[in-house]
Amino acid sequence: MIATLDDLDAAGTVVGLRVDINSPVDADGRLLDDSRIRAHVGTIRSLLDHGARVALLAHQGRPGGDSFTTLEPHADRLNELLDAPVEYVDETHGASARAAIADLADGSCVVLENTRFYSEEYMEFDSADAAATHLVERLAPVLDVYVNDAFAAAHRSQPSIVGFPHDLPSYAGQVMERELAVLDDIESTTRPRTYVLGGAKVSGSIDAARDVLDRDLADTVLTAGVVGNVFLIADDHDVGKASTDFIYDQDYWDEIDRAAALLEEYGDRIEYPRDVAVERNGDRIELPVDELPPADDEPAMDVGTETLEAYEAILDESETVVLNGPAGVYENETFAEGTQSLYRAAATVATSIVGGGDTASAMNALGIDGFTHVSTGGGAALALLTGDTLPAVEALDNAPES
Ligand SMILES: Nc1ncnc2c1ncn2[C@@H]1O[C@H](COP(=O)(O)OP(=O)(O)OP(=O)(O)O)[C@@H](O)[C@H]1O
Ligand SMILES: O=C(O)[C@H](O)COP(=O)(O)O
Repeated sequence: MIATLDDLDAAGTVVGLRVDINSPVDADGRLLDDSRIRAHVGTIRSLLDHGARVALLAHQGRPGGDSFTTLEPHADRLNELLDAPVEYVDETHGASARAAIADLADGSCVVLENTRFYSEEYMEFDSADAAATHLVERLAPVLDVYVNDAFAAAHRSQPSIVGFPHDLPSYAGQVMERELAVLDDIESTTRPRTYVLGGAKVSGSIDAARDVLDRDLADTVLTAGVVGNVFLIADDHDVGKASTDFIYDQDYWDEIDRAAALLEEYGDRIEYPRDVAVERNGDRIELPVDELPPADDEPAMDVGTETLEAYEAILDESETVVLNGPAGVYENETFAEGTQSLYRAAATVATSIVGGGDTASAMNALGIDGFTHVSTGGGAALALLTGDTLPAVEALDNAPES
């Protein structure tokens, strides 16, 4: 049984609080979307209102990636959102980070620097080894307890996620608690249950399709986005040079074989696009699959009308839908149609669960709401919704009692 904030006497307690405020940023590191920051305000406010001293840990981006940057803008944004003092320190676990924690007054907060600026944080460990990393060894002694609210990173067994609960009494924050309450019980939702797998993270989606079909969690899997293109190729359709090169550049060739194996085993339960929308001289041109391939410079950027009609009919018959990833390049208005129609249809299903950072951004950008639950997590939500156990949850479960 995981302890929650209701079990914590926070007054005067030094809390290491892990959140997931990994956000889209522009080339100068400025925040483009603060939804994940806002999602954690309830947990932080509750701790501060109860007189806790909060040391906030979080990551931003991946080493080497475009959005791998400092958490200073996140701290500034939190300062605006919370009616309480929020400091920022440009270290993860060094002397100045520890001094800033020691200086905290009751009801105040310090944001430590991006945990992934420290190399061991981007590695996976079991809980005991994670507790022996420099980050945890240096920070745990200056903390009284650990709270994990970072549901969106709960599928990672990284030091700031699984290390602290090895040594410290640990609790789930409000976001973690809420997400687990909905997502950890997918089997209790009504059938027919449809999974819509779109977006560009093909390996994760193929893993998800394999899990939900093998575990008989899905009656139907609808594929779209780059995932749909991979299934088309797997069934010997030529989606054209531009889309094929894209898939090749991402090293997704193995995924085509895995998609083909899934089609062979579960072909009657997997749907892939019947038509695609390509870009021709800046216009949207829809091509049925028997008119493929498009010209070399025409990428398949969305699903077409025929596909949408077929998918909407399936959603119409569904009692539960789990949706992850957009149906096309929704950032470009011309190719947002598939995502828009599919999300609108999904929102009318009795139980509709949405996961994925990009999925949530797409919903906001396209002004679609009405879902039963919108998760803050992409990979983490998908892992739970496909029946996996999350390392963060396991670590909280095994944490020492206070
Ligand atoms: N046909 C397509 N060709 C190229 N890119 C596509 C296509 N369809 C969707 N995309 C891109 O996929 C991206 C989103 O996919 P992703 O898998 O990251 O979504 P997500 O699971 O919601 O996000 P996250 O993993 O960040 O939580 C978008 O940037 C979108 O433009
Ligand atoms: O954005 C996410 O899905 C989470 O913050 C986890 O990030 P990661 O996939 O880089 O570990």
